[in-house]
Amino acid sequence: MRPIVACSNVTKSYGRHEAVRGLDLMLEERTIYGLLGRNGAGKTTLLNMIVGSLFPDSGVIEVGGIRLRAGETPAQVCYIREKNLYPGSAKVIDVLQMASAFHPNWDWDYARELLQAFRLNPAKKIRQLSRGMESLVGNIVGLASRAPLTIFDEPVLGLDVLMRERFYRALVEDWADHPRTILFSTHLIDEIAKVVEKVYILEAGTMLLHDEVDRLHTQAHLFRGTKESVSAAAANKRILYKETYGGGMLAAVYDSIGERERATAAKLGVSIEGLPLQKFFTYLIEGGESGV
Ligand SMILES: Nc1ncnc2c1ncn2[C@@H]1O[C@H](COP(=O)(O)OP(=O)(O)OP(=O)(O)O)[C@@H](O)[C@H]1O
Repeated sequence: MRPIVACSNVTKSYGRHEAVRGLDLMLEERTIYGLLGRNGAGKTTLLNMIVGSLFPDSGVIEVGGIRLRAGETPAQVCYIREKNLYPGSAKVIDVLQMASAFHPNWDWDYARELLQAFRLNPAKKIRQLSRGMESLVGNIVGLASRAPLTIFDEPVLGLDVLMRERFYRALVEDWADHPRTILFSTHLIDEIAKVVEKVYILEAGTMLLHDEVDRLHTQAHLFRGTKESVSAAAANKRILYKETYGGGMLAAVYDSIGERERATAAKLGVSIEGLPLQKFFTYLIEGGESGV
C-alpha cells in the first residue's frame, strides 16, 4: 500500500523546548491508526505539522506523495481538533454546510443519518451544546467528509458510553464501505484498540514504538516470580520495564513466548500473563524513563 503521509526526521521546537525530535512516521492508505502519548508527548504538534498549521524546523513531510511547503494545507485532510474552533453563534447545520464546502467527498445523506444517530438538533447553536455534543458535531464532520486522511484528536472527550460506542460503530461500519486513512490521537489505548489496526506511541517528542495492535495483544506479557527466576525466564527477551518488590520481581516483556519457554518459566515458578494494553502503554513509558 502507498503512504498517504510520510514524515522523515521531523523536528519542531518552541523556543528552546524540542516538542518533536527527529521523528519518522508513515501512514498507509486505507488503514486506521492510533497515535498514543501522554499529555505533552508532542501529538498535537505532530498533527499540526501534518495538516500544515505548523512548519517543521527540519525534516520532510509528504502528504499524498507531495512535500508540504510552508503555509500549504493539504487538501486531502480533514482534521477534527480536540477543541473545535466553530463560532458559538453558528448553528450545527451551518457548521456542516461549511465543512461540506471544503471536502469533495462529503455525503449529506450520511451526515443527516449521523445527526439522528447522535441525537443532535441541527438548529441548535454551537454555544448551546454540551462538551460531548460539541465533540459529536466534530465527529460528524470527520465521518461525513470521507476525506482520504481523517484525523481525530481525542474524539470521545465528554461523550457518554452509549455515544462512544455509537461513534466507534459508525466509524467501523462506514470505513468498511469507504476505506480511508484514519488517525486517532488519544491516551485511551484500550478504547481505540478495538478499532485501530496499527499504533504509534510517542513520548517526549520521539516515537517509542510502532506496531500492529494484534501484535501488541500477542506479545505484551507480564512475568512474575523471584528476581532470579524472572531474570532467567526473560533472558534474551525484550524487557520494557522491571520492578522489584521484596524478593520478587515483575517484568513487562514485549516478545513472542513459545510453548517451550512457557514450560521453562513454569518450572522456574514464573507466571506469565497477557498484559492489558493500557498497562503495556504505562510500562513502555515508565521503562523508557527508567532506561531499561
Ligand atoms: N505554542 C506552544 N508554545 C510553547 N510550548 C508549546 C506550545 N505548544 C506545545 N508546547 C509544548 O510542547 C510539548 C508538546 O505539546 P503537544 O501539545 O504537542 O503535546 P500533546 O501530546 O498533544 O499533549 P496533550 O495530550 O496534553 O494534548 C509540551 O511540552 C508543550 O508544553
